[in-house]
Amino acid sequence: MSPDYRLYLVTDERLSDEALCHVVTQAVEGGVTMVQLREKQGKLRRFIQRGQLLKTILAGTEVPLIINDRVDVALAINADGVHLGQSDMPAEMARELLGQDKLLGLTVESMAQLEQAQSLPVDYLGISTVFATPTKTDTCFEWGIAGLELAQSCSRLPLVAIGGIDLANIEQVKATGVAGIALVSAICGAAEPRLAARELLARI
Ligand SMILES: Cc1ncc(COP(=O)(O)OP(=O)(O)O)c(N)n1
Ligand SMILES: Cc1nc(C(=O)O)sc1CCOP(=O)(O)O
Ligand SMILES: [Mg+2]
Repeated sequence: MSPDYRLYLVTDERLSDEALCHVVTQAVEGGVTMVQLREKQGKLRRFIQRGQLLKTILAGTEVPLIINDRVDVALAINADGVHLGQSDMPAEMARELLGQDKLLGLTVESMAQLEQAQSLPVDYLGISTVFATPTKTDTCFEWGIAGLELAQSCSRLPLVAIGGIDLANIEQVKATGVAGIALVSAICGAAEPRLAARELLARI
């Protein structure tokens, strides 16, 4: 069965363990279809522990757990996949280590990268960044809606849009035809993540 990328939660590393579990539990109840654990600053041990916490929460659901950046962490906890950036491990190497059954995502930050990625052994592409966002400020290109439409028309791989997407613009993003929409603050920063996920899903 092909993965369901529709509403893709990327976690906020500023959340405590307790808050992380609360947000992910509620977001899954609200309908998120994929969860990525993103830990940029902390120690490796903590990354693994938080991955194990999320594995427990997601066990018995159909929602895959994706690990940001780190193939070793994904293998150590037997997560469902990895999301790589352009400066992380090359996709071919990651695929070799992960095998064919794990999901592999790759960020693309330009049309040239999007074209190069078409022949890589990846399952989906993260389109970075759709709109400028305070959640991640080291992005180098803003696709906007027109750029997303162009990317969509040039890609054989499913696209996941990310960056600055919320309740106000999610319908416009979805209308470009992308397979999925990834968000951090619209769910992690919501007073009620279950309700937020439900409302976002209803709009797409
Ligand atoms: C679904 C999705 N798309 C893009 C990204 C960004 O990944 P990357 O460029 O590696 O940046 P960091 O998230 O590692 O800061 C993503 N995480 N998820
Ligand atoms: C993790 C991440 N990657 C991005 C990219 O453009 O590559 S933007 C981003 C954070 C998205 O957060 P929010 O939904 O709060 O805007
Ligand atoms: Mg990365």
